[in-house]
Formats: sequence, C-alpha cells, structure tokens
Amino acid sequence: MTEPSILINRDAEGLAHAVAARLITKLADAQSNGGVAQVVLTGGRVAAVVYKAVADSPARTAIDWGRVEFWWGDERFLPEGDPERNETQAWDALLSHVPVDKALVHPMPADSGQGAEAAAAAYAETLAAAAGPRDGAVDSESDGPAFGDGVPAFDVLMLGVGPDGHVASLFPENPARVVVDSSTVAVFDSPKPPPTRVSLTFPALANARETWFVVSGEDKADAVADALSGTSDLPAAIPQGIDRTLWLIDDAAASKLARN
Ligand SMILES: O=C1O[C@H](COP(=O)(O)O)[C@@H](O)[C@H](O)[C@H]1O
Repeated sequence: MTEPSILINRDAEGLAHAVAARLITKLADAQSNGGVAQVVLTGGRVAAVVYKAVADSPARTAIDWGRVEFWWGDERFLPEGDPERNETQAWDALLSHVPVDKALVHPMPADSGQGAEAAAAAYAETLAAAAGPRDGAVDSESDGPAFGDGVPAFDVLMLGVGPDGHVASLFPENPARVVVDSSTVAVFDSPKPPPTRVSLTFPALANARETWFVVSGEDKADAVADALSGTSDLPAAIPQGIDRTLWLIDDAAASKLARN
C-alpha cells in the first residue's frame, strides 16, 4: 500500500483534462504487454467531465478500446437507462463514443425488481468469474480479509469523494462500510439520493494497482483535508493503490489542506 501523492490543478476543467490525459496514458501502458487493461469507473460530476475529455481527446486512439475491461466502484440502484445511474453517465460521455467490446463492459445490475442484495451478489460473481488465478490481492496475507476468489487486479481505480467523505457508495455512518467478507455490498438508506445503491467493499477497492481520487469543488475541501490528515476515519481515508495512490484535485478542493 502506498502513501498518497497530491496533484493540484487550478480548476475543474483543467483537472478533468489532466485526469483524462493520465487515464489515456495509463490504459495504453497497461495494454503494452498485449493484455487487457482493467479500469474501475466512478460516477459524479467531475467524472462525467473526465469521460467527455477522454472521448474528445485525439490521443484516445492510443488505446485499443476493445482491450479495456470496464468495472464500476458503485452504482445507484435504479432502472436501466435512468440518467442518474453511473453507468448511463459513462455510456453517454465516453463508452458510446469509442469502440469498446461490450462483453468487457460490466455495469452493476440495474433495478429490475430483484433487489439490491441480489444485484450485489450477482456483481460479486461477475468479478470472481473474471478474476484470474493470481488476481485477488485482497486474499494475500498482508492485505486484509479474504472473501474467496476475489476480483480482477485493477490497473486503475477512480474514486470520487462526497462532501461527507464517502467513496464509491460507502458512507461514513452506513453499515455497508464495514462489510469485509464480500467484494460487493448492497447499500440502503444512503444519505445521498438515491437511497439504495450497490458498492464495492473496501477489500475489493484495495485490489487496484493505482487508486486515483478525483475531486473538485469547495464543498469537498473539508473532506479532502480530513481524509489526508493521517488521522481520519472517513471512508475516503481508506483506499490505497498497491503501487500508487493519487489525489487529483483542484484548487477549491485543496483549499483547506495545510500548505506544507
Ligand atoms: O453518488 C455518488 O457520488 C460520488 C461523488 O459525486 P460528486 O457528484 O459529488 O462528484 C461518486 O463518487 C459516486 O460514484 C456516486 O455514486
């Protein structure tokens, strides 16, 4: 696990373009051995701008989009096509603009009446089926509780952060945040609408080579400062990349960080 590095951009637009450029480079690098790049998408306002910036970038052609496998860190449990779903946002801003292999795009299940617990269990099965024999670093001795055959080794995990310090759909006071015996969890009574969600758990979020927190706006400044204080118990203080942990933030989100 890695200490966080903080990179600050002047504004949200600059941040989104910088993250887009970094993501394109990272995915191309991850494919350079001929393999499939594994990326975990997030939702939220700045994420949508990042995805659009990737889709609009001439450098997007550096990526073989048919060799990128897409996962989600969390999902708002709503019917298919609902504009509030993180999946819908990603399709609209990015996935429908690049030649992805749809078999490698794994949205969390939509609400079709099965219930969020069944949806979470189905996603855990999808993750486990895709995990190779050496994937699932969370099963190793040093990385925390095991939950079976694990999850793929993600090359990049992107996370937004809420003003309350939530990441994915793991909220500060919600019981879902303490689940460690599964890769996924159903979330009820989320303080942010919609109340029902599906999320990766912290052990699953620990299985990324690089973890990028992408955060914009003054309303996040307190959460950013707290999460990076070294003594925080906010959800945003927990995930760390195996090789690298980056906080990619704008001036407004950085405004309460100690200047040293
Ligand atoms: O509901 C969610 O919120 C967070 C943060 O979103 P933002 O609009 O405040 O940036 C996001 O990271 C998460 O994926 C999403 O489901």
